[in-house]
Amino acid sequence: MRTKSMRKKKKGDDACKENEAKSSKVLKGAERSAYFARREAAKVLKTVLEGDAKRRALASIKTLVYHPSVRNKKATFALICQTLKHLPFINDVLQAAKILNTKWKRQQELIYIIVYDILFGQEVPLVGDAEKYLMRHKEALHLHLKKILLQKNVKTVKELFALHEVPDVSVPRNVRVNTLKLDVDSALVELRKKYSVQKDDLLHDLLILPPGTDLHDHPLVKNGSIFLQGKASSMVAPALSPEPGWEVLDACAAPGNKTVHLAALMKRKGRIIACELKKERIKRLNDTIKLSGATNIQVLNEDFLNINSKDPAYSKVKAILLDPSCSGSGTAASRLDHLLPSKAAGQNVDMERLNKLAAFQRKALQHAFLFPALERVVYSTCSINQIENEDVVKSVLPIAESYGFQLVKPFPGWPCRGLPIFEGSENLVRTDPAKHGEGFFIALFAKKDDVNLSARSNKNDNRTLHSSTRTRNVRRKQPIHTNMFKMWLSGQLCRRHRHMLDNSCCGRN
Ligand SMILES: C[S@@+](CC[C@H](N)C(=O)[O-])C[C@H]1O[C@@H](n2cnc3c(N)ncnc32)[C@H](O)[C@@H]1O
Repeated sequence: MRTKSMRKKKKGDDACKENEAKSSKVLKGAERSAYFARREAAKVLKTVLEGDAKRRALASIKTLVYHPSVRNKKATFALICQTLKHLPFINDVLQAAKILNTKWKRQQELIYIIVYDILFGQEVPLVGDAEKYLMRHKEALHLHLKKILLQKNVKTVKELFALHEVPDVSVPRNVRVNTLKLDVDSALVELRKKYSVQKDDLLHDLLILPPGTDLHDHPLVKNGSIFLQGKASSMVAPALSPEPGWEVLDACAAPGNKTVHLAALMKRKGRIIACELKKERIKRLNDTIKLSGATNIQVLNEDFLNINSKDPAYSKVKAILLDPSCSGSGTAASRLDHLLPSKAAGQNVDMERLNKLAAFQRKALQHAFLFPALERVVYSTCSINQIENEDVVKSVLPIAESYGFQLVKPFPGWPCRGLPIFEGSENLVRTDPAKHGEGFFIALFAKKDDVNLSARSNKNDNRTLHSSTRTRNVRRKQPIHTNMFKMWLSGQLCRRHRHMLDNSCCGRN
């Protein structure tokens, strides 16, 4: 049964919507698109802020904005990013000005967007109830912003931002050509009609476009001929290099970018089992597979840890790609997480969560070695935390060795390698978020007698792999997180280990 206050609220909301609808009818051209862009942005912002408040984001800002239902993607994206960037000041101003009653507080995301425009963005025309209301308080809003700047001892908001440096994520846009549908040269010709495009020098199927190139609506993306996949993420399947004809298990597969990359590298030959725990992510996995045109992928909605390695169904699995759930700290900047209120407030790393993730990652990696026909395993994360990367590999290494595996070195010419916490960590691959856009980690284990792998290493090609030396423990270190990383490298490395990183992009000053 509805209470009186609920009925009153509904009546108020309906009246509000009615007025908004009336206003929208009389709008024209630019006014109209700005009016709708603000409402579209407010809707996405609501999802972003609710997810952040619960620390359970449904998707990144980019993913939400690039959803097919959002019409004006570019304007919406810009408006959300700018509003989030200015949100602490917008909140301070609104609190100080005390102009929001319950009715307006119910539409707070729209209010944030309009206040952003009034204080920092474009001129707001007097259309829409919310716009009209806030424009009536324009002077008060500006006055309170001035007061806040004075309190912080700066003259402009720009000066204030300079005090809180935001990471620069303007790295090139990479696309991976899905060679199941299109060859790399044809993709190059097609994309060059509109953009400046280069081939990547490490990955044969990767193309490089200028930072900020928006390809979400490009026909080649829509028909699955190219995938919007960063370089670091595109290095994982080639690190495993499954042979065409093999049986491969992708242990934590959704949304399936690496699964379909494996399928392309295997040239439609062999079988891929794509295992995914979460039922709600299976549809996305199936969609990716369908879009890629791969026909040899079997989807399995299962907990990887529950897969019985002795089951005859898995007796021919030769390679496992293990890309488990992780903190995602390496992709936080590209996902624009630094704009979220919880991150902007500089809240501490959640060690309990990290420990839980690391425990699962260790268990999953150990489980991988139980498959009887296994020859190679790749373990990868999009985290930059030592606890999820080197620490996991180091703790599982004795077990891997007992099954006849060793760490090998994918992409020998790649300069950025693992943190030197054990001998052999130079075989690990890291990517640097500042340089490569994303911070990934890759470890490749292979059977000591992996003939194909040794044969390739002799070719001395950057794309090949070569065996490592025996590993042994060197030094126990505390987990290392983003900002501590550089400090740790410059301050604490003993000379010998510094030498190991001399040519490393991660080791540069
Ligand atoms: C980092 S994502 C994988 C990304 C994927 N490799 C790609 O490139 O598109 C990790 C996935 O593992 C799934 N997952 C987590 N625990 C799992 C488990 N025990 N068994 C299988 N899948 C699991 C998560 O639901 C999530 O979809």
